Amino acid sequence: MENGAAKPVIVAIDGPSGTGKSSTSKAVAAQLGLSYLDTGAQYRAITWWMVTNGIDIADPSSIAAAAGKPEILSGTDPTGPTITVDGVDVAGPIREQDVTSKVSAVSAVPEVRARITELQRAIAASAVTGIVVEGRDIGTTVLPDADLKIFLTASAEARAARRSGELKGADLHTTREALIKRDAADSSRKTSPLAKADDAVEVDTTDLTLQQVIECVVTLVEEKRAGK
Ligand SMILES: Nc1ncnc2c1ncn2[C@@H]1O[C@H](COP(=O)(O)OP(=O)(O)OP(=O)(O)O)[C@@H](O)[C@H]1O
Ligand SMILES: Nc1ccn([C@@H]2O[C@H](COP(=O)(O)O)[C@@H](O)[C@H]2O)c(=O)n1
Repeated sequence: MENGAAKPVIVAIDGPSGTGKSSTSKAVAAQLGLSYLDTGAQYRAITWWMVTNGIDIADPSSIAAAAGKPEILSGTDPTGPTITVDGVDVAGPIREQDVTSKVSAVSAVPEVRARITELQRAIAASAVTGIVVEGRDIGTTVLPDADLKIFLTASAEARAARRSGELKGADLHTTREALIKRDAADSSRKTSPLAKADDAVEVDTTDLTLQQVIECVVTLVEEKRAGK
């Protein structure tokens, strides 16, 4: 760059539920002084708005017609990310089971994806030092020119154990089945499904600690910045 400032670095981290995308992305962004965007939170936020406003989740045309209405704002500080809908802080409500069980249906609607993808690209373009963006279709669709693409995986057993630990001992079998069902819906939708980009680096986190995954991704970003 002309003034000698480093070019912003764009990192895309995708993968199924519970593979560690959020924990890893936040820590990597904080360590490297980058912004952080949780795109799942945006899909959850628009789902929350649809539910709160009585939109029929079983009717894609009703969802499509309402997709442009809510104003969704994401705060991108990795040490305190925020999410609001029409000025309401929805960080808590979007993690509730009702939203989790409906988000795949809402996020499959092309008009919803077009709206949210536009927001995501604008946020990434305005990140001064760079950004870590995590989701399902970041490397394939949202930011296909990202400097580094990572695809995190882990066995269904490991992911369910992590999640049920987080949900204070929720039944392992039920948690595993719910994860598998959501991944199947996200992978099989027509528009921008959950998928690994051809040029993504796959990291299997099943037998790695969170700290090991963070170190691995930080090293990959630093190598990319050094032009290796
Ligand atoms: N490598 C790891 N080893 C053990 N636990 C982990 C590891 N990575 C993440 N976790 C834990 O697993 C849980 C899920 O992680 P996280 O929310 O980061 O996953 P995610 O991929 O973003 O999930 P989702 O897509 O459902 O939001 C968290 O409690 C986190 O602390
Ligand atoms: N890029 C993305 C990110 C998320 N989704 C959808 O949102 C759901 C919730 O995501 P979490 O990461 O918070 O679990 C996810 O199951 C997808 O339906 C998406 O479509 N694209």
